[in-house]
Amino acid sequence: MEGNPLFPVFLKIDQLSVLVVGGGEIALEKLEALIKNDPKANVTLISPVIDSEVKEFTASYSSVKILEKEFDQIDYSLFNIMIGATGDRNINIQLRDKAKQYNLLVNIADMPDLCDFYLGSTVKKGDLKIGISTNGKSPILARRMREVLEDILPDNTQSIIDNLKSIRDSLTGSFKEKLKTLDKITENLIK
Ligand SMILES: C[C@@]1(CC(=O)O)c2cc3[nH]c(cc4nc(cc5[nH]c(cc(n2)[C@H]1CCC(=O)O)[C@@](C)(CC(=O)O)[C@@H]5CCC(=O)O)C(CC(=O)O)=C4CCC(=O)O)c(CCC(=O)O)c3CC(=O)O
Ligand SMILES: NC(=O)C1=CN([C@@H]2O[C@H](COP(=O)(O)OP(=O)(O)OC[C@H]3O[C@@H](n4cnc5c(N)ncnc54)[C@H](O)[C@@H]3O)[C@@H](O)[C@H]2O)C=CC1
Repeated sequence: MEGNPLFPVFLKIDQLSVLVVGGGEIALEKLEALIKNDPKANVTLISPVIDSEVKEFTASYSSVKILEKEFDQIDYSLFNIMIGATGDRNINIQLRDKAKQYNLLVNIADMPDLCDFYLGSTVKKGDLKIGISTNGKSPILARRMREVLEDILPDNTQSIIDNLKSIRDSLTGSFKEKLKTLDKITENLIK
């Protein structure tokens, strides 16, 4: 197949359990990405050494737990998703094996060959969220695309969504009839 075969989804990470392994700069970046999307993200971070920046950041989020332990001193059946950020290929391979053993989806920072999924760049304006992926080929392009989209999306995006939601809630009739009305209303919305 031509192009990017990755299947995009938007996860409810307050209802899922995410394990972050590692306590350095990259672990902090991944943690920030999770929390930026959902301050109630259900995250456990494990590492024998945890940077003070990580501790300070996590202190304000009650749904984030930190454990000063080795990666193998925890029950993996408690988690749905794992993000590895140890920087050690040997440990990362063991992490991937653990993830497979316990059926967790796994992302290992900067090691695409060990990942089940990649993190993307995300643009957020209120309830609108756009995920960007380059199929792992150029993260910097994903970042640049995010910057462009952040600039061009109108500031009133949320009020447009709110209006459309109240119209949607007020519609009656069949699925087809509702779709026809919404199609008509939004025909010239983005031009
Ligand atoms: C495969 C993937 C796996 C994953 O980590 O999930 C991956 C892998 C790697 N990234 C590397 C480097 C950089 N990554 C960034 C930035 C981001 N990287 C992200 C995702 C992904 N990175 C996944 C694919 C996403 C896709 O499909 O496009 C973003 C989108 C999301 C996020 O990380 O949260 C975030 C932008 C967020 C934003 O700002 O919007 C920058 C730029 C910067 O930091 O400003 C650089 C330096 C410039 C460059 O190299 O391009 C390296 C080489 C490391 C080395 O050389 O040591 C690898 C390893 C390799 O490619 O082999
Ligand atoms: N720092 C950066 O800006 C960038 C880093 N990278 C790569 O990302 C990886 C991670 O980078 P950093 O976070 O900066 O490294 P780091 O060395 O600060 O963090 C690694 C973390 O893994 C933890 N760790 C080690 N053994 C462990 C174990 N057995 N169980 C649990 N945790 C364990 C350590 O305690 C430490 O907190 C490295 O491969 C690095 O080359 C890639 C691009 C940029």
